[in-house]
Amino acid sequence: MADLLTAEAVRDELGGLADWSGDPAGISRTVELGSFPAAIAVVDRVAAAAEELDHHPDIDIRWRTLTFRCVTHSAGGVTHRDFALARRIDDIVRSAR
Ligand SMILES: C[C@H](O)[C@H](O)[C@H]1CNC2=NC(N)=NC(=O)C2=N1
Repeated sequence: MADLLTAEAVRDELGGLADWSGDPAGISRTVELGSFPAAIAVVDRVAAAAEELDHHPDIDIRWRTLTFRCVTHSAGGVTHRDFALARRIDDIVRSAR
């Protein structure tokens, strides 16, 4: 199982991800797309990436605004897997805009 990151390690990793914030309990990013279908298309692509990584974000959908939260449920906190998933989400969002 992946190891929990310390508060300091989470802070360090967040330093490299401009759009994400959080703490050892979870990291999150909110993004607004151009329309509801565009937002759902991003969710669909994130779903495919999550299956590939076998690691899944919590996703809040409000019209065209999405909030992604990454935490390793089985570990009870943030691990490197959450940062790998966050980077994939950033790639997908970047290519959708
Ligand atoms: C068996 C499988 O690896 C686990 O159920 C995975 C699936 N995706 C997961 N995603 C997240 N975010 N946390 C988990 O603990 C988790 N567990």
